[in-house]
Amino acid sequence: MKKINIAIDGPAAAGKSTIAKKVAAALDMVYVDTGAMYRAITLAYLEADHDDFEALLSHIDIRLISDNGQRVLLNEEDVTERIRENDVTAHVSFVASQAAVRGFLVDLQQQMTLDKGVVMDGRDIGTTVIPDAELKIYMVASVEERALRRQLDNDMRGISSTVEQLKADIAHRDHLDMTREISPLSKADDALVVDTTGQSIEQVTEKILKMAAEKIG
Ligand SMILES: Nc1ncnc2c1ncn2[C@@H]1O[C@H](COP(=O)(O)OP(=O)(O)O)[C@@H](O)[C@H]1O
Ligand SMILES: Nc1ccn([C@@H]2O[C@H](COP(=O)(O)OP(=O)(O)O)[C@@H](O)[C@H]2O)c(=O)n1
Repeated sequence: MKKINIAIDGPAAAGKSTIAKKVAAALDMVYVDTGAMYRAITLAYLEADHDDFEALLSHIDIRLISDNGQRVLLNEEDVTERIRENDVTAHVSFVASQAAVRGFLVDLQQQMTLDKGVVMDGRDIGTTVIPDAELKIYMVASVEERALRRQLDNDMRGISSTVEQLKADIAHRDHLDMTREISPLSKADDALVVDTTGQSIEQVTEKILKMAAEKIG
């Protein structure tokens, strides 16, 4: 069986992490949610209250622990739940647009993929982090459905929001992510588009497992 890397990119709340986690579990691969890494640096930025990113990064240690998904440690503190809160979400696209931040995280992410066997999701995985990934997916869904899904996520996490506000926030974040200067969100030329609108998690997982099976041989 051939060892491969799978890159999953796309806009906010398209279903990338949910599907990446399931595909990794089914294929006994390592799941990496790169958005969580940008969120962890955003939390450090909010706590530091200055925008000297070089200085900030020199004091940052990020660890990902596989745990039926992924837990995130920022300087040994478990911030997995904290980084989903509204203040982090509102600032993450700004922090992710910084050259120093992207250089730091892309290096770290590329090291994780060297031995293959990784399912990595984010915004620039197929274009920048693993341009030679054997399977690249560009996952999309209507903004209405993405806002509804995120509202359910927030309800479960006890995070306050409304669907209308989420729709506006998601559209704004997508715009920032697609128009930033360094590795903006875009579909790699060789990525396959998967639209999850109106699809169940099981249907999408099956579809991607079939695509992966073709690559694994
Ligand atoms: N067909 C589907 N594919 C993926 N996620 C879905 C689907 N239908 C509903 N969902 C829900 O949508 C949300 C997607 O969020 P998430 O996976 O965090 O997206 P992303 O990583 O793209 O931001 C999850 O709560 C998930 O349960
Ligand atoms: N590879 C990546 C992953 C995330 N990001 C940034 O991190 C933010 C949060 O990513 P996320 O995957 O946690 O976002 P959600 O769609 O889960 O809300 C994105 O809006 C991007 O600004 C990025 O720039 N590059």
